[in-house]
Amino acid sequence: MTLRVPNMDAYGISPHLGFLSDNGPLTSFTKTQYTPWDELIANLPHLISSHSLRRTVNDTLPYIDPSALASELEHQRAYVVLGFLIHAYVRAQTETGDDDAAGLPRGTIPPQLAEPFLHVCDELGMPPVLLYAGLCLWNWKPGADQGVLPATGDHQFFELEQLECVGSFTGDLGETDFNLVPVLVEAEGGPLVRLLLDAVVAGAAGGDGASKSVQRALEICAETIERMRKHLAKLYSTLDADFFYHRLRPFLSGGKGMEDKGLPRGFVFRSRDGSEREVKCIGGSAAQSSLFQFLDLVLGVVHESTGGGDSETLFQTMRSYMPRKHRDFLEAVERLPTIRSFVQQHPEDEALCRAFDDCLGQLRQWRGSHIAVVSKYIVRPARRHAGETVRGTTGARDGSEPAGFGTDQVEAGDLTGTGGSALIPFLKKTRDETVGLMKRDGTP
Ligand code: HEM
Repeated sequence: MTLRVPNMDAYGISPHLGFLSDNGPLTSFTKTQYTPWDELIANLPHLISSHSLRRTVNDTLPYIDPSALASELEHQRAYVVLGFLIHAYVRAQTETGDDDAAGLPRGTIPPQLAEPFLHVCDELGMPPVLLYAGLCLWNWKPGADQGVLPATGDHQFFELEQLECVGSFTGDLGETDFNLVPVLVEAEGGPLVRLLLDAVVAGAAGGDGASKSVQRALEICAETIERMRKHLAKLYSTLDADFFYHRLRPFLSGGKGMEDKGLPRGFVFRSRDGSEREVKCIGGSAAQSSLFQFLDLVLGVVHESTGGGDSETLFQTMRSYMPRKHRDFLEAVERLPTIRSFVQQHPEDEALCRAFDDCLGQLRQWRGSHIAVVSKYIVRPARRHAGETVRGTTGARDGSEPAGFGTDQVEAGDLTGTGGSALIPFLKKTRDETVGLMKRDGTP
């Protein structure tokens, strides 16, 4: 069988770090005309806390032509910097309840931020909102004195304490770790992309060594996912649940479902010629991670829940919130045979079947630990404010979206989905769909 295995390099995927770029994001713009953006992002927590962001943007930030941004890394940096500035600007507007000093109605983004952001989002193939790629994938750098990236491969990456973020709303260590723990998870899991694609190729080639190659890849994959899971607990020491729920999450909204929260038209991007573009998007969430979707696809994990919404699953919806290249890569992976199908063709090979089930068991455990994270940072703070609408990190959604991630009511301490499955039941279903070949009672 001839396989069309995607060339990772063409999709901007590193053999060592997966969906993170090998040399890390740019730490500043190389062209000096963009220095005002660098200065604003470096100062953002102060500008927000001193309530001077809007004034500074309106009075001092010039329009800077984005067409001199040439490389992909420059576009990615511009996306992070402008995305943080725009979300902070809109949040600052809604917080005060005032129309903007420059006469802009709430939710309206001035041209000097709006136009270049729309340009870079087009280049990257993303909706104009700050998403997982901007919060995490492209939002890290080695701290001062940490030097360059350690030699790649061999599980070497920076420790959490050695990393800093490019953009931050609050400057709080909890926010930093909220954005950086996913970076550790991505870096840990990065080598799995090459490893599992090679396993698919080995399986398709067949021959004497095929089963052993696939088995070994599955064993390494299981060990890797176990290490990925251990990173999750690093959130607990610095990220306070109430801080996350009440201070950080409001910045993450993409304008969807915010009609009653001061954004009747969502985000409104105004151009210099006065024209406007209204955007209502979900916000950033690690559910937009391409790594986890890759693992599901290549291992043959199928998620069926639409969460009670239309026919699209959450996972399909999240694809459109990924960078174009990563989305295209997943589409190419979708066309490959799965490792599950290879294992199913060899039911007599016990070691292979066990390796597959152990690997799926680790992914399932990862999802179990993640549910504990969501309970701590969303469900419990929401319950403490019973009656509030529970929204996933993606923010509110209207009825056209898969329900359950955004529209569950907290009533008397219970989470009751209004339109379908609730947040935690959805995540549990996702976990329970992560199964190997063995049935629950242990029989194949
Ligand atoms: C405070 C930390 C976190 C919170 C509050 C959180 C919250 C959520 C929520 C609410 C969802 C459901 C979809 C949505 O509405 O966005 C979700 C899904 C997801 N999250 Fe997280 N998350 C956190 C940390 C992480 C980390 C560190 C990762 C690792 C990269 C991660 C990976 C995922 C994935 C892959 C999904 C899709 C569901 C699945 O594949 O099981 N999350 N998260």
